[in-house]
Amino acid sequence: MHLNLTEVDHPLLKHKLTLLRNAETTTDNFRRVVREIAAMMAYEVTRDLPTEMITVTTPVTECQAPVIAGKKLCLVSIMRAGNGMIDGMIELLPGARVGHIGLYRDPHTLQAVEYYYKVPEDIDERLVIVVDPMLATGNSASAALSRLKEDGVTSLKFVCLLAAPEGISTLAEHHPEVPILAGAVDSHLNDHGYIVPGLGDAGDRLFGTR
Ligand SMILES: O=P(O)(O)OC[C@H]1O[C@H](OP(=O)(O)OP(=O)(O)O)[C@H](O)[C@@H]1O
Ligand SMILES: O=c1cc[nH]c(=O)[nH]1
Ligand SMILES: [Mg+2]
Repeated sequence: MHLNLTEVDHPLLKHKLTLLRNAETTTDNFRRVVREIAAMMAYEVTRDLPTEMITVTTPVTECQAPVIAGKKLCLVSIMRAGNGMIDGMIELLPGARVGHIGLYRDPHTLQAVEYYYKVPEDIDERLVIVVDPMLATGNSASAALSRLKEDGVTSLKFVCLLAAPEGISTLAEHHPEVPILAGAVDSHLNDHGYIVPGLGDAGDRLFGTR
């Protein structure tokens, strides 16, 4: 297993993940809950950010108090489904820049095919948090991380709602230094590369396309 893997251990998040797994959950509820979980994951993924002390004047007195220090942030969504997580994360990280990588999974080869790429010019100076609800074979996440490294990015994290052991192994092989934060680690992939038990096709459920 990936040494850099953290599974979020929080009853509220697990409860909300169960709502997403339920095939009866409607598109509007699915979207809302993805956004809520994404905000919780923004909280978890920033847990180890460095801080520095500044002087602040309260209504009572002057004191030293911490603020976030270090590299500025950039969230990168793997479209389409990653877009469903961006709003929730931005609620907690309002100053973060946002990049987009368009990737779709070829249904036959399960390889990731890039169709869009737009990121901030100074992305190489930022801590980049790549978001996608699903880490299945890991081909999409691995391609996204490789593309960002080509642009000089050196600080990376990957956030997903559900991870399959196969995807975790792919990232361990190709990007062992990148920490993964997952809402849950599921059992395995089925013959079509879907996560079992999973939640189905995240993009289709978010956007109501099927
Ligand atoms: O780990 P992998 O095997 O690469 O699978 C995961 C990818 O599959 C889904 O996207 P999809 O290709 O369905 O595109 P979509 O978001 O446009 O629906 C999902 O959002 C991931 O990007
Ligand atoms: O289970 C899966 C696997 C890949 N992409 C999804 O949306 N769901
Ligand atoms: Mg999809």
